[in-house]
Amino acid sequence: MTAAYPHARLRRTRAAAWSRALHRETMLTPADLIWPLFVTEGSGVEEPIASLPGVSRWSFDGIAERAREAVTLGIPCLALFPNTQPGRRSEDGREALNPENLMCQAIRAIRDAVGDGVGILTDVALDPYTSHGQDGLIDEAGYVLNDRTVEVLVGQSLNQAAAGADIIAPSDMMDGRIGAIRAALEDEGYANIQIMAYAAKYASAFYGPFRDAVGSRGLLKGDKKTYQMDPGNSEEALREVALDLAEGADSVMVKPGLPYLDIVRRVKERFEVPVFAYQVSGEYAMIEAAAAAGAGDRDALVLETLLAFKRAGCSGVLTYHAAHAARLLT
Ligand SMILES: NCC(=O)CCC(=O)O
Ligand SMILES: [Mg+2]
Repeated sequence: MTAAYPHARLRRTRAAAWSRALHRETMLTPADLIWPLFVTEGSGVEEPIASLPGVSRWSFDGIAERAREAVTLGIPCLALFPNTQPGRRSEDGREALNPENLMCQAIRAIRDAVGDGVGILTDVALDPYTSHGQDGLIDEAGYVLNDRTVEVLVGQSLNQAAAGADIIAPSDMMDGRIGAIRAALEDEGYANIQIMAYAAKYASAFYGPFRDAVGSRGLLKGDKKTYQMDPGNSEEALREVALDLAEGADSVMVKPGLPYLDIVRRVKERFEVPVFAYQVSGEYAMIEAAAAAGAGDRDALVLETLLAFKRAGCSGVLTYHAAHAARLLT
C-alpha cells in the first residue's frame, strides 16, 4: 500500500525544475527521430510544398546537404520518398525497378556525402510510380491485385538494396509481402538489410499533403480502403503485426501517429519488439496551422507530441519536424 493524502502529496516531486527532471520517466532525443525527405529531379532545386509549410522537395545535392545536417544534429536515419515526374509514371509503376530512379540516385548521393553516418530507410510501394496513384497493380475494375503486386515489390526492394538501402520499409499493405521480400533479400546476399514493416497502416484522411509532395494527389481515383486498415480496428492491427513479425520483419510501424497511439501501446505490450510510428503529413500540417493561428506554441507542440510517441512505447518516430526537433533538443 502506498501512502494516502496528506502524507502522499504528488505535487511534492513537481515543485522544482531539478526534481521534475529527476523524476521524468520518458526522454526524447535526436536519436529517436527518422527524417522523411522528398526527392526531385535536377540540381540546385528546392521546391516548397504548399500544404506542408516548411518542407521542400530537394534535388540530390540538397538531399546530400540534408544528410550532412542529420549527422550534425544526431538524427540517425533518413526516409526517402521520390516525386516521380509524370512522364516516368505508368500503369504498372515499372520506374520502381529502374536502378537509376530518383530513390536509387538519392541513396548514392547520401552515401557519397556521409558514408554510413546515417541509416537510409526506403519506401516500398508503387504509388509514387503509378499513373493511377494506387500502391499496386490494378485490374480493369481498379482493384489492387495482391500477389502480382508483391512480385513487383520484391523487385523494387532488391533494386533499393542494390543501391545501398539499410532498411526496406514496405508501406503498401499487401498480404505476404514481408515474407517474400525477406526471402529474396536472403537469396541475394542481403541478410543484414533490415525490414521495417508498415504493419498497421490505416486508410486515413491525414495523408493529403504527402500525396501533394509525391505528386499523386491529382492522380488517385477512389481510396485505399481495400488494402489499408479501417480506423475502427484494433484487434486486426495485432494480427497484422503478428504476421509481419512471423514473416521476418525486424521492426513494425503504426501509421498515422497521434490518433493511433492506443495501437502503438497494444502492439508494444503484446509483442515486445521495436515499434515505430509515423507522424504523418496531416498531423504535421495541423501543428503548423495551429501555431500559425496563434493557437499554441510551435516548439512546445512539436516536442510534446514527439514525447508522447516515446511514452506510448515507440523506439522512434518518423516526423517532418525531425530537424527542427533535433535543433530544439541539442
Ligand atoms: N508511405 C509513406 C506515406 O504514405 C506518408 C504519409 C504522410 O506523411 O502523410
Ligand atoms: Mg499485412
